[in-house]
Amino acid sequence: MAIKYELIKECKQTGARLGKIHTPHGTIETPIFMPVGTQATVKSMTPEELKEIESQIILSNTYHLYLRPGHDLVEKAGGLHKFMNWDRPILTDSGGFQVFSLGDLRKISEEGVEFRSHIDGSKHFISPEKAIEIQNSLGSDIIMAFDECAPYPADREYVKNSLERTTRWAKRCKKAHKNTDTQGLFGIIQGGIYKDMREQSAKEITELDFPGYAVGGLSVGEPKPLMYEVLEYTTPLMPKNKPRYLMGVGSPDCLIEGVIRGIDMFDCVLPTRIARNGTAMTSQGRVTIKQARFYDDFTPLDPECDCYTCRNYTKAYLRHLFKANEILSARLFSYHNLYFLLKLMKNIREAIKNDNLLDYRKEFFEKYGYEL
Ligand SMILES: CC1(C)O[C@H]2[C@@H](O1)[C@@]1(COC(C)(C)O1)O[C@@H]2CNc1nc2cc3nc(N)[nH]c(=O)c3cc2[nH]1
Repeated sequence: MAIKYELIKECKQTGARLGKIHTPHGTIETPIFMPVGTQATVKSMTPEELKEIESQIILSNTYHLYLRPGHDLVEKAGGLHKFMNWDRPILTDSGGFQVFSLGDLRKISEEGVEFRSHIDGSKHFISPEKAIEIQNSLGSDIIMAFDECAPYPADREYVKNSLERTTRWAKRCKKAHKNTDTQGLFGIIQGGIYKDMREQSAKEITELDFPGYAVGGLSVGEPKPLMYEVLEYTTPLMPKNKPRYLMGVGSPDCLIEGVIRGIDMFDCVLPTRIARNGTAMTSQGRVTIKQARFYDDFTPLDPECDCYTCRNYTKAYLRHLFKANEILSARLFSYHNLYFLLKLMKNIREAIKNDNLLDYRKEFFEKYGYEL
């Protein structure tokens, strides 16, 4: 079996869990944050730097790699691990979300989705079978079913039709998936913000018996309390002995709140995206370095952080790099932000172990400036 989940401990106070996911490229300790490497690179980071900050698994993307450089080339290179020189686990998203949020959407049918490339406007068609074929070529350890991520807001009728098509597509993905012994196919639960529809989608998708399940259709612009509410009634419907993955979530508060509600895996472009805008996640909240007040501030980005960036550079220098549009700026901010989130997940795992996750949340929120 490609993917095996080991439930280590259930938190006494919350829905949080400690676990291990065994994959052909190594074991992942959960709860975990997965850095996003959309085009076969976590932007500006080398694989060695990702290992230095203890990144256990990274994400890449079917839609992007299909369009460029083409999954055939990656297969010819010996697969994505070899192509990008990353020998630890990789998860690939199926392209469902990207087609809807990136491509110039042409039309969606029972067969699949026709769209125009965001790169050159060329016309393409991706079916559930095609999305699986591409991921089988890439050779990622965890692959995702081809689904429709309903937009927010969307009315009940749209969400119901969309989740039922997602179920039919999930069955087609399961049938098309070839490498079941080396690649684990995760199902994706949809249903928008409607409890009865989340229940229907969870039932239909978990009946298909995948090695892991994602909660899709969230982090699409809905208010955070609404996302937490959906998780509250959705994760209990997901098997305890399988990993639970919340797609597209990556701010510190959402990670903690998601773990408390039973989520094991997260991904988001946020840490690397805001890094390129000179914004850091720090123990005292966000720091946006372009502010004039940092001109002659010779203290580290985050006094409580022991990462390479914080040990070797000052805010004044980092502000200079950002203002001068230096490439090193993106690198040093990306390194710190990823380190910050991975360290947060390590602290969360520790707090679950010591049964004090709620105290940890309180302390973190007070310092970071979140309201409980
Ligand atoms: C950078 C940032 C914060 O990450 C968010 C947010 O912007 C942004 C960027 O476009 C909007 C929509 C406005 O939301 O979507 C980013 C991540 N949210 C997300 N990624 C997802 C990926 C998904 N993949 C699949 N296959 N199925 C899903 O249901 C799914 C849902 C997802 N939700």
